[in-house]
This record gives sequence, C-alpha cells and structure tokens, in this order.
Amino acid sequence: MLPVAEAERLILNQIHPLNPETESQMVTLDKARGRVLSRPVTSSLDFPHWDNSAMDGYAVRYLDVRDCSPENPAVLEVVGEVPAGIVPDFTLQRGQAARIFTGAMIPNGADTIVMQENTQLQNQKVSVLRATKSGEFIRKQGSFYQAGNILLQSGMLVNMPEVAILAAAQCNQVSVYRRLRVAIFATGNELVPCDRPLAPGQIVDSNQYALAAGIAQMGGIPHCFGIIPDDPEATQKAISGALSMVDVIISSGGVSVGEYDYIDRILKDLGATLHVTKVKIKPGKPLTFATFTESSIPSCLYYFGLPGNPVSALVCFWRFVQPALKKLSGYSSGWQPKFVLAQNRCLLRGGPRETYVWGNLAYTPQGCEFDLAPGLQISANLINLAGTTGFAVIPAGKDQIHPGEWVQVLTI
Ligand SMILES: Nc1nc2c(c(=O)[nH]1)N[C@H]1C(S)=C(S)[C@@H](COP(=O)(O)OP(=O)(O)OC[C@H]3O[C@@H](n4cnc5c(N)ncnc54)[C@H](O)[C@@H]3O)O[C@H]1N2
Ligand code: MOO
Ligand SMILES: [Mg+2]
Repeated sequence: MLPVAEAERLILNQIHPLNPETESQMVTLDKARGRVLSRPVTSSLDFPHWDNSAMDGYAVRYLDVRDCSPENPAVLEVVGEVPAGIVPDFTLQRGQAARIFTGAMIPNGADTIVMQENTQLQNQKVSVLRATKSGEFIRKQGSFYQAGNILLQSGMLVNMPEVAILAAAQCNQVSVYRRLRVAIFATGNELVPCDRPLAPGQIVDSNQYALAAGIAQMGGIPHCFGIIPDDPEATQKAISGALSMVDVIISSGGVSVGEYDYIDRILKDLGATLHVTKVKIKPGKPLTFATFTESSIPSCLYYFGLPGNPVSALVCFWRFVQPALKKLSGYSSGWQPKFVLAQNRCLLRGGPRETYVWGNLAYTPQGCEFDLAPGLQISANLINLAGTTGFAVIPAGKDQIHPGEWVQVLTI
C-alpha cells in the first residue's frame, strides 16, 4: 500500500499539461471566467494611461502651496476646470490652480493635487489651507504597469480580478486552454439511475452524478457513460469506447478484491500501465491510477478507478483527481490540494491509514476551526457529507487528535 504522499507524487508526475500551441482556443471575455490562460497577455497601454487625479480638488504647482497653513493660506487663481474625460487645453502658471475631479487628466504645469476639503473657494480664488507633499494624489502614467510587459501570465486562472484586468486592457478575445473532456461511468449490478424505482437490493448510482458535478465545477466537460454491469466484457467495452473520446476516464467501483471487481485486470488487458492500485488512505484505499501510452490510444491518457463507496470516491476525487485535472488543464500554480491548519473542536479517531474525517471548516476571527460532522463517519455514509467544507487529516498511525489540538484540514 502506497503512502498518500507517494501516491500523489506518482500521479502528479505522470500528468503532462495540455499543449498551449495545439490545445488552446479563443474565447470572448464574457466566457473567460473559470478558464486558464494559455498565452501570456500583454498590453500596448500604460496603466494609468496618463497622469490623473486621485481626488476631487485642485491641481496646483507644488511650489505655490509648499509653505501654506490655515493661518497663512496660499491663494491661487482658479483658471479652469477639468472633469474626467476632458483633455485640458491650458497650462497652469505660477499662482494658478485648476478645479479637478477624480480620474481627470492633470493639466500641464500642475504637479500636485490638493483635496477640496483642505481648500476654500471665493470669487474664483482658492485658498489652500494645508501644506501638501510634492506630487500628492497624482496617479502617474505607467506607475501600475508599463506597456509591453506581461500583464497576465500564461497558466493563470481567470477570475473576477483577471476579468477586470483583461477588460481594462481591451482584451475582448483571450487564448485559453480547451476544457478537459472527462468520461465518467459507474460499475455495479446493484445500481440504478436516480429517476428509476428501486427494487430490493438496488441503490442509486450517486457517484456518477457527484463526479459529473465535480468535473463541471472545476471547468471540465463531463461525459456520463452510464452504469456498467459487473461484467468483464461490458466493462472492457465501456472503457475502450471512451478512450478515443475523452482526455480522462473516471470510473467508480470494481477496484477492490471482490469476485466482481474487474477494473484493474481490464486496464492491464487494454495495455495500460497501473501506477497506483492501493493507497494507505481511509477512506479510498483501493484507488487505481493508470496511464495509456500516447501511441496506442489516440485521445485518453489517464484513468482513475475510484472506489465505489460514496465517501471514498469523493475523497479520492478531492485528494488526487482534482489536483491532477487542474495540472492537466494548464494551471501554472494553485493546482495542488489546499490544506489549512485548524483548531480541532472534537475528538478525531485515526488508524493505520492516513484518515480523512469530514465536517465543517470555519474561518473565525481567531483562525480556522474544524468541527466533525455528527453521525457515522464511514465510507458508505454519504448522508452526513451534506455541508462538508473540509476533511481533517489524521496522520497514518496516529490514534487520536484531541479537542483543542491543531489539525491539517483539506479544503474542498
Ligand atoms: N475483502 C476486502 N473487501 C473490501 C476491501 C478490502 O480491502 N478487502 N476494501 C474495502 C474498501 S476500503 C472499499 S472503499 C471498497 C471498494 O470497493 P470497490 O471499489 O470494489 O467498489 P464496489 O465493491 O463496486 O462497491 C463498494 C460499495 O460502494 C457502493 N457503490 C458502488 N458504486 C456506487 C455508486 N456509483 N454510487 C453509490 N454507491 C456505489 C456499492 O454498492 C458498495 O456498497 O471495498 C471494500 N471491500
Ligand atoms: O477505503 Mo474504503 O474507502 O475505507 O471504505
Ligand atoms: Mg468491490
């Protein structure tokens, strides 16, 4: 059985990100959120584009206001007004000021802004009551970014801040990695889809729905291949059929040691290399990870055989599959699973395997806290997964983590 870190290393080492040259597409900015940039973005614009005012007030010459005070104000003649969006057509001379507003261009001759709260206006003359610093409240051209440099790096996930930046740089079309196509199927004679009546002995295939949701949530395209009976021919047919259509196949069930667990054997028959078959993790022990060589198969290179127990399948998804898919999708960073140190509120029980127990990770003003979900913490019980925000990790071989102790929590 492989330690968790070793299994993770073996999986992630096999993952080669999509090729930015051949596996990119252009999308318009309104479709870019959640996508990963496949080319660096540059702009021919400086940011700010020109010197502008950070305050509503008066544009002045610093030397005119340097020594002023409430007792000895600098009295300047107001010679013009510059609202945002207007190019000032005058030059400020000694003893002069211009009314100016936030975001407006700085007129020639001015080098400092005085905010209006520190002034008094009377008969076209403004009294500046407080000395100011040279250059104050001027947002200098190019002080945020200079044209021609890289604005956003390739491999960056586009979220709200990046959308704002791309819009400001007038990038209405961006090059992003294509979305991953992920085949999902479930194995098990006992399984039925959620809209069918249950006969005795049957349960709903919840894994396929959950995995499809997880894939969609991380930006992939799930292709649900349905429920495959516990039959070697049917299983082989399903895997072979999916291979030419997708980048990754995820199955659930059939990876343990039972008479009806065929996945590993069929993967070998199909020429796959099995890198991981058992991991020292609870839940999730019988995890299979395999690769196909590029020459033998046109499309799919990666196979995750997740255990059938519902919590085991999801823990394996969050701990191993999601990071691998993010790396494959072209993320240059941030694809690794995220752990935070939290103060534990309950008694957590471990065992010989690295144990993941689920519950609520709360971000409090004092730091993170972890509360165990009430109810049975066993891999068949998906009911108390509702509302789960994190999995506390009890290291392999550690019996207990007591309330008040610190614990690493996998965030999901
Ligand atoms: N003798 C041993 N038995 C088992 C071992 C072991 O080491 N020795 N490992 C156990 C562990 S741990 C796990 S986890 C499971 C994994 O089993 P499989 O991946 O082979 O999955 P199945 O046997 O097909 O099903 C297990 C369980 O999960 C339910 N299931 C399956 N698919 C779904 C689905 N799509 N949606 C919801 N529930 C599903 C299934 O009905 C079973 O109850 O093996 C242990 N056994
Ligand atoms: O690994 Mo199993 O997932 O312990 O139930
Ligand atoms: Mg089994």
